Amino acid sequence: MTELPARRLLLVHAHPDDESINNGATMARYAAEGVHVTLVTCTLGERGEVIPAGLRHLTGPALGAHRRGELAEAVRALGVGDARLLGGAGRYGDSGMMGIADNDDPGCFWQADVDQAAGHLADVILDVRPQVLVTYDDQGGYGHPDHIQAHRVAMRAVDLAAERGHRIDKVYWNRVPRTVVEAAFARLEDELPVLPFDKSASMDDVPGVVDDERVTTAVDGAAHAAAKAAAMRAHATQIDVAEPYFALSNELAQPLFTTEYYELVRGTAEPGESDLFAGLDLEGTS
Ligand SMILES: CC(=O)N[C@H]1[C@@H](O[C@@H]2[C@H](O)[C@H](O)[C@@H](O)[C@H](O)[C@H]2O)O[C@H](CO)[C@@H](O)[C@@H]1O
Ligand SMILES: [Zn+2]
Repeated sequence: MTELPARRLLLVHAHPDDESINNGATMARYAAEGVHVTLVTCTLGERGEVIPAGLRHLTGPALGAHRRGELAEAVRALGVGDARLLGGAGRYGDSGMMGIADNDDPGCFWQADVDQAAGHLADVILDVRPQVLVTYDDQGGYGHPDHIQAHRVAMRAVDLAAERGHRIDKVYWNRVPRTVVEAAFARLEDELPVLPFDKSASMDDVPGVVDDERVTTAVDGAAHAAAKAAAMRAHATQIDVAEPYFALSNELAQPLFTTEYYELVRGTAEPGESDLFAGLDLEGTS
């Protein structure tokens, strides 16, 4: 069995593209520092919209296969070598946006048995033995069923893994401080006339916005801005990038953050920490 690096980070995401949007700079930074970064993606995003006209023929399984390729290109851009699909490729289907009939598809992630799905994730946790896990808050950041389910499965898997012999030291949820979003949208409004986007999103479109005091950790990934942008561009069916902004298929411009923010929800945060591994005794961890 190959010896894993001392620091090991696990990120749990719903669709191909979420990892780059939420944590691209963090993943690139830690990968560059020699941290073992493991990404688990829960669905292939086969119910997503497609931006480029030349790719709009891709739907269902064909879109899922294409987005799997986009994901592979994105994690290469981030320098991440361990990217896995929860339960294996295609095990859990994309559930579609909240409230549509697709949510009732028995094969979609929203209909999954949480304990069973968490069992698959706990297998990964026991394999990699991460000290840190990152996922969404209980609203999935913005209320998408697959994001909410990814949160539920991740938090359940933390407990299952502890029962099976590996306790994760720190669990974080993706966050953005309210004052940071307000300032970023003020700049965006000023710059919109010269951007390749007609309209800006609203703050409500940004996942995980909370009052500043709930944010425990700010990871400065400015040195990895290019890697994050390249990873987001790799998801060409889902994202248009015009740094320091991007838009999803709704064509609404929003800020592309290179400092990425987190709220520690399990474990102990160092005051004003800027490192997800802050405060951990990593000597001899395995
Ligand atoms: C970022 C993210 O989670 N994207 C999801 C989301 O995609 C959105 C959806 O298609 C919506 O209808 C569009 O207006 C919006 O622009 C898209 O980002 O939901 C998809 C379907 O579940 C999912 O495949 C995609 O990854
Ligand atoms: Zn998503």
